[in-house]
Amino acid sequence: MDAYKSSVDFAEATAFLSHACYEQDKMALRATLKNKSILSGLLSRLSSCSSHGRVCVSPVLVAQRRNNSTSPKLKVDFNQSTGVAVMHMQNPPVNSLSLGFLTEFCIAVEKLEMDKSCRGLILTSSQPKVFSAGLDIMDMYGKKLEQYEEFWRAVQEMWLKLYSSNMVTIAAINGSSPAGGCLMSLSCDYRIMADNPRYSIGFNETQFGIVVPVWCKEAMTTIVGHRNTELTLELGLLYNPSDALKIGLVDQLVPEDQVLATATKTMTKWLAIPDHARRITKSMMRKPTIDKIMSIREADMQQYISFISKDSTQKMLGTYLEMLKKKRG
Ligand SMILES: CCCCC/C=C\CCCC/C=C/C(=O)SCCNC(=O)CCNC(=O)[C@H](O)C(C)(C)COP(=O)(O)OP(=O)(O)OC[C@H]1O[C@@H](n2cnc3c(N)ncnc32)[C@H](O)[C@@H]1OP(=O)(O)O
Repeated sequence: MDAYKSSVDFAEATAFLSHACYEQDKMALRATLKNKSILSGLLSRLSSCSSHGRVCVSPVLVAQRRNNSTSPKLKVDFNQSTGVAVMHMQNPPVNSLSLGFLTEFCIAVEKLEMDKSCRGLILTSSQPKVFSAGLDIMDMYGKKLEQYEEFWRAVQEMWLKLYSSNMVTIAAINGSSPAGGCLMSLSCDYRIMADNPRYSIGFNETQFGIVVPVWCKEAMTTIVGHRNTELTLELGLLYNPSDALKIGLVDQLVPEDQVLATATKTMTKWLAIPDHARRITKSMMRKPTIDKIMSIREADMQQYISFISKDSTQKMLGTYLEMLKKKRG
């Protein structure tokens, strides 16, 4: 119940925030994620804001590893006439899901969700060859406990926002999409991937000693079944596009230069279905998983913090990071 309440509060806060200016949005939401206890204060400050709806929060810029700039990590192109928004992820070099990215992502989805004229969302990447490299390992490595908590809350929120969206959501996967990147696309209604054998998608976590959260396992099972999920998660498998298609991890492969166009065409088909019927059906399909996750949200947080802060986990992450860097050098 508490977990549910905290999510409702979060939704209320982000709803208020959607009227505030962009950079201030991010700071306020970051603060909300950091410490839920400031939420009531934040809400009362918001309700006493000027008619411009500006949030009066002093600037606290949290430096990210290579993303200490305030340049947007997402570009959203919303076409009023079709009701479709295309969200381009642009967090170089590999669209890793850093705290900054996740915060921006949650605000952007919330804003689109509140705009009744927006009925469809296409998620794609502006980075060459990569859809998303998954969670930013730098946010899971060598940090303080409260930073792990803040990060994980943002991860949970991203998943919930996308998985429970009323919009039609299509992942236009125009590059590799390991781990958290795969989770992001699995949260969408439909997945179209570039047919390039150099790209991969799946969950490689166990290969470097970490474990996906239970809600990721649940969501994956509903899509590819128990056996494929078991094999993928235990062995930390990444699939090339044609193998991913075989197990149903993606729905369609198209030539690389047609990913976005196909997503747009597919969206038109989905949007031809009466909204209310589609939405109720989506909710009917996904609500049991969402309810289950909400009921264990705080336990999931504690499990994450305890797992990620273990010396042995940190050691493995350190080794993996070194390996990723050596690959280039
Ligand atoms: C029982 C309790 C359970 C509790 C839960 C516990 C744990 C929770 C885990 C949650 C589940 C999700 C986990 C994740 O998502 S972890 C991230 C996993 N992702 C990966 O392993 C992908 C790693 N990256 C790659 O494979 C490649 O980078 C690539 C995406 C295929 C792109 O290749 P390429 O274009 O060749 O780029 P580079 O490899 O050269 O990378 C460029 C620079 O980017 C850095 N990098 C890459 N990935 C990440 C990342 N995920 N986070 C941070 N940084 C990343 C890489 O080091 C290079 O940096 P450099 O320029 O400084 O050398």
